[in-house]
Amino acid sequence: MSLEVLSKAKVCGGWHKQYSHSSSRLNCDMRFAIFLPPNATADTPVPVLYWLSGLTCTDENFMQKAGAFAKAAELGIAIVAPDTSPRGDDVADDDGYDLGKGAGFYLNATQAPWSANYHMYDYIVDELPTLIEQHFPVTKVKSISGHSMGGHGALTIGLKNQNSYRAISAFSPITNPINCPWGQKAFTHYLGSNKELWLDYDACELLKMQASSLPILVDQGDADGFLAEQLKPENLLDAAKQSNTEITLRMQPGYDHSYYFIQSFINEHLDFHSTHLFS
Ligand SMILES: N[C@@H](CCC(=O)N[C@@H](CSC=O)C(=O)NCC(=O)O)C(=O)O
Repeated sequence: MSLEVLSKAKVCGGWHKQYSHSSSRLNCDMRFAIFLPPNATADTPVPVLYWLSGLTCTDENFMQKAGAFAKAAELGIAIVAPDTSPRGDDVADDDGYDLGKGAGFYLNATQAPWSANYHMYDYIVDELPTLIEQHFPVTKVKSISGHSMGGHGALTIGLKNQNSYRAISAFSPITNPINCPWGQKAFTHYLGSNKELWLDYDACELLKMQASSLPILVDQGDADGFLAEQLKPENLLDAAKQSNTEITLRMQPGYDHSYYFIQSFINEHLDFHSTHLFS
């Protein structure tokens, strides 16, 4: 599979690059960004942290706003930030910011018109890592993190693929999409009205059914305007108890839902991932 380089810039001794490629799973051209730390060479490949962004984001929000490069360079970790949905003129969309482009919810849609392109689950789990491992000096060792809708993606993809990742972390994740307006709207459109089929993409339901062998770190701001209606971290803790899974949930006083919050704690998440990526 070929890649087209869209931009490159040296940063913190490493490189930030953006690429486009044709995605067979999403049936469209896709963009992603990668940060390669200074020590990443063919002789010394490095592990990868996959970062999943939230509603309305592209590959750029995390890379431009999170302030992650200095720490990732120091630790020797590559970071890959995919887009949040399929893109292009032929891809179905909606007027709302919480459905369609920019709102792929990291699942495989089964309902028309979404099912033609919206297979972000398969893209993140299989297609993108295969591409990254073919083209860049990285190992197969990886972990996963994300924000809000991307926190939901990191939790559900990590929990469903525990042999593929070393650790999961999330900022302000949608923990229980089947019980919040964002998730209910998206799942109705993408998966249909049979709510049994929604359970497979809900972190709380997954945790009730199976314990996590992966360490999980969650940070949540207590001044986040989406906290009570959309995010519900207490539901994640209740579900984790049912399978005896330990989750570190840190309620951070005064922080909102923005990238200022992510920037404030990203170094601690990178240290957490480093511990498990290099163990
Ligand atoms: N436009 C919406 C909210 C959009 C928003 O807050 N998006 C967040 C993710 S929310 C959950 O997935 C985000 O990361 N935005 C991009 C950024 O760079 O901040 C509204 O107005 O309510």
